[in-house]
Amino acid sequence: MSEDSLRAVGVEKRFAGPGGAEVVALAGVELELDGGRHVCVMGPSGSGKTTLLRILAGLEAHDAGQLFIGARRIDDLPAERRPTRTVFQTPALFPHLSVLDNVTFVDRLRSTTGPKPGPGVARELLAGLGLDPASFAERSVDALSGGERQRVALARALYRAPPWLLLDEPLSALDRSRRAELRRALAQLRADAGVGMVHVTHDAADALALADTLVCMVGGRILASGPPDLLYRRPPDLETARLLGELSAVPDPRSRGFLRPEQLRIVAAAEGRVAARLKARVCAGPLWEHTLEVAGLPAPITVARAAPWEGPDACGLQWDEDAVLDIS
Ligand SMILES: Nc1ncnc2c1ncn2[C@@H]1O[C@H](COP(=O)(O)OP(=O)(O)OP(=O)(O)O)[C@@H](O)[C@H]1O
Repeated sequence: MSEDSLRAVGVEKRFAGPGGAEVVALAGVELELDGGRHVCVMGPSGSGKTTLLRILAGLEAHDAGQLFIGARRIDDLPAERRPTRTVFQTPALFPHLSVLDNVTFVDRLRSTTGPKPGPGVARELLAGLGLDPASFAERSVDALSGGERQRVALARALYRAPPWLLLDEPLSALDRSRRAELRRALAQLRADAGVGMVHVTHDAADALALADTLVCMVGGRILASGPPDLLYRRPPDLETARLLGELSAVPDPRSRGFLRPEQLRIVAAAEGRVAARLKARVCAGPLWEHTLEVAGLPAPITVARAAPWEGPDACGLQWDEDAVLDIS
């Protein structure tokens, strides 16, 4: 473990729920993350992602457990003294200051020591996040769109970045193309700055594109963690597999296991391992989703391919045996 590693040991959190019932938001969370990593935390709604982030940030008290960065215990430090900085879904900027003054705000704090990187670095960060400093630096943040405000908040977090940034759905308010653009910028800036990020997201595409470590949470627990492509291709269980993408049962009543929709191939009827019938197809962004029926199977099968199937509706399905996920 590096000196900036982030560790959570047995972290628990309960809230008072409706009617006096107790809600277990975190049930013994154990985490060990190397410094400088982009860690995406995914999970269904209510699985405890935001609670975990708020506890790491010091914005919420935990009921039990310990938090460390390197060898240093941080859970007894107030939020402003933790080596973390948080970016929320809706950025909180200083309303009457310019973009540049927001980014460099930390330099104004008396408690901040050490060299000041200065406006040049702030301008580079803005440029890296797609905000041309020539037209944005002196603007008031009140005159920015939601997406632009979010970029300013990210630039501010990256300016004099502490060892860990805590990001709560920072891309969720952006439209699709801005999101993809900001995803790339964030990946580049993180690589340049070497700062660690714990990034809560609902979006499997964000998580698979950005994370070098993916943490899957369910019911206040860590269900699985590891490299995202490995968790996607070889998930340890069905819950993790479903969290990261769609699954089809192997379309053969005599077999068991699951396949990702893009691992199934629609072929001519004579070439299929099983016969199938095309029922519908829709364009779902970069891939076309096809719905097929297979005799003897209770549910339709989904197949994703780059181009729509133009052959006859009566067709066949093929797949490679080593792509089958044997999980339950
Ligand atoms: N302040 C609170 N008071 C009572 N219950 C809370 C409070 N904050 C969170 N909870 C409950 O704790 C559980 C975990 O909530 P949390 O917001 O951490 O989940 P999440 O995974 O971030 O969800 P989402 O993806 O919907 O934001 C939920 O059952 C939630 O209702």
